[in-house]
Amino acid sequence: MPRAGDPDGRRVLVVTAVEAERDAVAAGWPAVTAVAAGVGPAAAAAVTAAELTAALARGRPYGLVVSAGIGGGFAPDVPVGATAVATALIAADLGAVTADGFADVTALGFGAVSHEPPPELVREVAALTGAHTGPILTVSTVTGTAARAAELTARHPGAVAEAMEGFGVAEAATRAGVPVLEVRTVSNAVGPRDRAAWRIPDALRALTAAFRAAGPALTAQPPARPAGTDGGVHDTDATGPPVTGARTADATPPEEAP
Ligand SMILES: O=C(O)c1cccc(C(=O)CC[C@H]2O[C@@H](n3cnc4c(=O)[nH]cnc43)[C@H](O)[C@@H]2O)c1
Repeated sequence: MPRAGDPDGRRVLVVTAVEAERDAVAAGWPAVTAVAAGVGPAAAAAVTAAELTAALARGRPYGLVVSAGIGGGFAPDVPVGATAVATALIAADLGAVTADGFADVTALGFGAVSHEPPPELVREVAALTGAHTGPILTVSTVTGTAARAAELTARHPGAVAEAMEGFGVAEAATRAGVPVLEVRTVSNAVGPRDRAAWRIPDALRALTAAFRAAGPALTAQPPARPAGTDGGVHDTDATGPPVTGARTADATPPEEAP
């Protein structure tokens, strides 16, 4: 089994919101480095960027970043307990409300609202986990009404889930030239707020199962690409102490890091 840092394996950073999610990921596939970054896209982006920069400075860059955790599923197609893998990580509420409705920041002329993972990796991970595939929406406010759920599905047909971190992780990964993936297991339906109905333990068990099933594909070294299309995996002679502001579950103990 490839371990984090193995020359034969791809180094994978998994970013979750809370420690329970981080531990569920690490229980499924300990060969990844899993960090709990906090809730929301800003915390997710800040911690992802810091981890990627620190790893690069240590000369042990990551080859893949995964945003993972529990999420809301778009019922009835994606029920509680299901797994979802993103074909696109979308900032669903980054924009402006206008007289003509919501305008995202791309429509306003300010950059991207979507990041796409490598399609072949999406297909492989979905096949291994039995996941639903489609856009996963990143929101700063959890959907709490049927009307809001309908608005989101009208704007994003085929959306499979919503959560609060994916786009933030993707912004940091993309700026570092590292491919990104999002894997969610469903704890609740997107719709009228009913916190008592969230099935968090079930979703966390599903998260462990998903990483147990998909782990080998995540940490396997992908086929070599032609020069100049290395996905941002840069080699460096720089060395230094491991740096992380986040709570980490890593197969490689810090004292073993170069
Ligand atoms: O209380 C616990 O034991 C516990 C364990 C694990 C996770 C939690 C969370 O509350 C995680 C918050 C996290 O969950 C995502 N999430 C889940 N459902 C939705 C949703 O319907 N809409 C948006 N986000 C959702 C989100 O990514 C949060 O960061 C608690």
